[in-house]
Amino acid sequence: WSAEKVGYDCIVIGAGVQGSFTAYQLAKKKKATLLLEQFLLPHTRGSSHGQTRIIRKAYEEDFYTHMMEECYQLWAQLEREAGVKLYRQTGLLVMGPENSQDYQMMKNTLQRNQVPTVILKRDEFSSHIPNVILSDGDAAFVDTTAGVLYADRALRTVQFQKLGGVIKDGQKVTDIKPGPVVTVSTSGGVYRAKSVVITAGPWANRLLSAHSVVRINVCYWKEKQPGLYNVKRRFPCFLHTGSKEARDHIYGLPSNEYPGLIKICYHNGSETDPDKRDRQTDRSDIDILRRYITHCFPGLEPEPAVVESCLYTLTPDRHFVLDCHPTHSNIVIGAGFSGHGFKFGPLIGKLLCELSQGEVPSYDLSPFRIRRFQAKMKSAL
Ligand SMILES: Cc1cc2nc3c(=O)[nH]c(=O)nc-3n(C[C@H](O)[C@H](O)[C@H](O)COP(=O)(O)OP(=O)(O)OC[C@H]3O[C@@H](n4cnc5c(N)ncnc54)[C@H](O)[C@@H]3O)c2cc1C
Ligand SMILES: O=C(O)[C@@H]1CCCC=N1
Repeated sequence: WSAEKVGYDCIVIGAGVQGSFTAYQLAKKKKATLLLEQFLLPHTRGSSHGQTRIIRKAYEEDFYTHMMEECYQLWAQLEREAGVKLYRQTGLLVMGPENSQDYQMMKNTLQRNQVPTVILKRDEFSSHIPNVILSDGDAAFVDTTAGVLYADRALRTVQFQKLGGVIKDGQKVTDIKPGPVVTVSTSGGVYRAKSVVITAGPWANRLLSAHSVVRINVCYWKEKQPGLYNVKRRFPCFLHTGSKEARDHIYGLPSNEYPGLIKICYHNGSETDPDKRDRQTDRSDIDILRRYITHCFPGLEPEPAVVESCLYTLTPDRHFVLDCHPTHSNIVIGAGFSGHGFKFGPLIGKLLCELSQGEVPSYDLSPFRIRRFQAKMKSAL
């Protein structure tokens, strides 16, 4: 064990997308920053691994759509700084029961905020989107600015921007002692800082019992004819807000990373412990997807060709937690990203950095207050 005498301005705990962007924003502001990660990097045990994620402005709530305006700019800025391509525009096809609340709210939010949107009439649907069946009663529109983020590449890029911060991986944080100077103990050392940001993903549920962690079976499905749903043939990302087969959303990304395979997933899973996820063998989500694909995607084999796994950390209302600890204001928490946080990474990093430095955050963070679950806060700190 080494007790480092040198203090940091800020220690960030957890090098997933949110912690990595927080450390990046802090280092950009010339703050002495330490990013601690329990596993050796890169790893596939949390929520941020995998080749791709969807980026979109289509949300039911205005506040997410507003935040996405800046997110697109920040992603583009990182692409320029690092000279790498992180985003590919594909559009997002949104399908759902025409009169349902989810579908209408998403469509209205986009229109209210003047986001470029194309409404697809039923009789022209198959000429725009071949090889997909629009179910009876469903309607469709396209959020044209949406697309794919290259997730693994993005994480590598943000972690290895040479900004002067320190990353220590393979060091699990075992204790946090609050105070004007916070002391953080890990399996490899003891570190001190003026503030700490906790971005521990699924492991944050040890602090916030209102969260639940679910395992997502990330399924890839084989095209009957190679290329039918390929990104090069301009097949879009899609989101089905309420199919006959499922209570929760079903979503997909065009075939790209694995030749001939398209990623289609169910936006929920079975509850698990992040350290025991491999023991979770429930495949009821895959049964839902099989039925859905048989009905809506006639060009796919209705049996997954590849199944990977990833974790969601769900809050009861599916909104994030971005706040200071209720009793220790120099400890900041970014958690509960509920399966939709990747696209916000650069902005979450900026906001958590602002909170850690005692600055007024650049957005209204009231939807993300930790106190909305106060009755269920664990007293781990
Ligand atoms: C299958 C799947 C599909 C998704 N699709 C999309 C999408 O299309 N679009 C989108 O925007 N979002 C999507 N998401 C959501 C998005 O990926 C997550 O919201 C995001 O990755 C959460 O990042 P995080 O940094 O909070 O968590 P994580 O990536 O889990 O990072 C937390 C890190 O903290 C570390 N850690 C925990 N405890 C400790 C400790 N004690 N000491 C040291 N380190 C510790 C962990 O090892 C981990 O590396 C998807 C998620 C999944 C799983
Ligand atoms: O965040 C996203 O865009 C995806 C798709 C919808 C469900 C969750 N993640």
